[in-house]
Amino acid sequence: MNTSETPTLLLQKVRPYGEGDPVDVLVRGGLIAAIGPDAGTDAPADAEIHDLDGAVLLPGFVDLHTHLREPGREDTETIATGSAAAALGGYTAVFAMANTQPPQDNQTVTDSVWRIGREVGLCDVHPVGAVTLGLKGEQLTEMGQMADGAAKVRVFSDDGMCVYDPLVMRRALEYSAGLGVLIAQHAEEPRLTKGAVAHEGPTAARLGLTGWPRSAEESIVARDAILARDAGARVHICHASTTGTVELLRWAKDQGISITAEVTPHHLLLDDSRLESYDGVYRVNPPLRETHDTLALREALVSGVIDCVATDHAPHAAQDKCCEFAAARPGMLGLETALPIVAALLVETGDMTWRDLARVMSVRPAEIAGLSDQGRPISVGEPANLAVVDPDSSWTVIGEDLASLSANTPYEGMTFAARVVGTVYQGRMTSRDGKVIA
Ligand SMILES: NC(=O)N[C@@H](CC(=O)O)C(=O)O
Ligand SMILES: [Zn+2]
Ligand SMILES: [Zn+2]
Repeated sequence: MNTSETPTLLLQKVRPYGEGDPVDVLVRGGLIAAIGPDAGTDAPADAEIHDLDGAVLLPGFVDLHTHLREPGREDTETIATGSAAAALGGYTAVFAMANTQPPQDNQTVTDSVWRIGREVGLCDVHPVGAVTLGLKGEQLTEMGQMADGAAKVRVFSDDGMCVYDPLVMRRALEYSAGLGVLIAQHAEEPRLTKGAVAHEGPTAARLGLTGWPRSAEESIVARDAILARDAGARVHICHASTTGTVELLRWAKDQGISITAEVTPHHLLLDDSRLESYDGVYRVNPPLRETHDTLALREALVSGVIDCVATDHAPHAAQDKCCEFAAARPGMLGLETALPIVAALLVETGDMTWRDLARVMSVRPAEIAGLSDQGRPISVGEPANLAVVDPDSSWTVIGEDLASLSANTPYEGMTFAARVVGTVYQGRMTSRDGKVIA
């Protein structure tokens, strides 16, 4: 980063972590230079001034689980449009999953995604490397080469597919422990989910949809916890969706196993009653579960049994969503709506403070991925990667207006109180009042 080109910003009247009286924050050379009522006195005459009217200031969000669809499906999202969605959502770093076409299973592809992300320049784009060639679950990739490349890949996942073979997963964990990288598992035992399109339960039975049992997820979570223990490796569970997964995570952490987990905003908010409409927008992997699962997931996030929120932002073309439920592609948009949902479910209810929200959306994901310049405290000398949140904006979601190239949001027409009104990435404003600043 060329700090001489970065402007000086003065963020006026912000409340770090939503605590105390509003203060001013001076950002210079990509770093936080001063915080306090007089922070602006040092500001040069050409400083960019933003009056933020008492908004909450948080560390910029870090998404461990994003699908950017480039290379291969640039009709549904590109690194540029996904980065724009990230900037609007308050994100300053995203991890781009490997299930692109071709997949990110070698250094040429991971370095190319990294380089394009840098050129776009709206947030850090960290390519996730595949665990197995072609995400087929058979042969391990050259994780070491991807880790040594320009992208310095530190997170590996076959997400979209499960590394289902226990021997392959065992070897992947052993290899990853030696390299000091992280394996993120899409926990789905494929023998239990053949043809599955919905959560296995009363709703799917009534609607005539093939069910995906909780055991398909939980059996892999339990297995991988034990494999990680014996390999002396870390393992991360993608999109935890069931009450049983929460119990297994609690058990594994109590044993001292190095296991971490994420939950998506949609699994926190929505349950399978949505499927009554047969609207393909609600099809997602793992499927929307039952009310008690959503409550267990919320509690686990509050208590720390689940470490963080990840969006699993999964753009899809209209023709792949607006069709018969069982034919719809699984996945939903997430980057631009994550903060409003987590705030509504956990901060506005009093279950979490804004500082707790910063922990689950920024601090913990940065730690899990080993990022040193993200998820940092809001204090002088720290890198200026920040999100500004208006807690009372009353924002209504309209899919067509989102920056994402796709519009498959399950929150169409919903109104949320909190909204991201500004994002600062490497000392530069990347979004302000719902507009991307290129
Ligand atoms: N979550 C989904 O339903 N879909 C994801 C893949 C995945 O995260 O498993 C996608 O790539 O579309
Ligand atoms: Zn997945
Ligand atoms: Zn995913």
